Amino acid sequence: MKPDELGWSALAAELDEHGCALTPQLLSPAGCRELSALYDEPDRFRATIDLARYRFGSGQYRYFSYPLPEPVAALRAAFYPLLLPIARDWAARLRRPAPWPDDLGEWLAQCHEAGQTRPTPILLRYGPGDWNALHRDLYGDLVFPLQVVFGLDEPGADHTGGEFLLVEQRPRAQSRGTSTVLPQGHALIFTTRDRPVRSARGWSAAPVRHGVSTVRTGRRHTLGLVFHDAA
Ligand SMILES: O=C(O)CCC(=O)C(=O)O
Ligand SMILES: [Fe+2]
Repeated sequence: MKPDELGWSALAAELDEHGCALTPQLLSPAGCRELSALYDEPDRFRATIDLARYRFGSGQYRYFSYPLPEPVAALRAAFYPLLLPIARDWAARLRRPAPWPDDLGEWLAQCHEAGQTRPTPILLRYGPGDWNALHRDLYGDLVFPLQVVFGLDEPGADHTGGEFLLVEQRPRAQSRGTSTVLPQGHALIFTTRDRPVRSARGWSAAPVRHGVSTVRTGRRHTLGLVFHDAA
């Protein structure tokens, strides 16, 4: 299945109801293994982040360099136009500007002009004891409000633990947590910053953070796609 064959209105409805939406399988197990094997090719990356060093958790991830590997560039380009109507709809509900052009290349050119020039797609590798603290992937003033993470391993077989976590701050209420097991080759769509939720006065923005629970055994790899670049 390709991203443009997704039942898009169903995913949009799932995002509204649960704050995240899991796609059907988009990558084959072989395609997933090819992507996770890129982790061992340091020339593909502009930086390696040690999570413990920044107190972001434990483990490592790597930022791809431009030009992105073909499958990564293709997935980023395929998802942007699919997420765009949701981004615009959310902006309308929240009465915010929607600065995103139809074309990903044009949007990235706007990021680059604003000084956000560095690529943000990442490959993550977690071993036993590794985890990712709750965070938001904001890298400057220009923000595309949705992002995607691909599970590259088979949960239960390749690793245990390592659930994807979302915590949503609700207006004048306690926060809600959601954990998701990412099946191999599936993508989870979620918000980078906040999302519209119903409130007494119409819509308000609920801030959302994401992270990963501790991996207990084995290894877990994911591919993370953010659609704005970094300062
Ligand atoms: O490894 C994961 O499931 C989440 C990684 C992450 O923080 C991201 O994709 O932005
Ligand atoms: Fe993240």
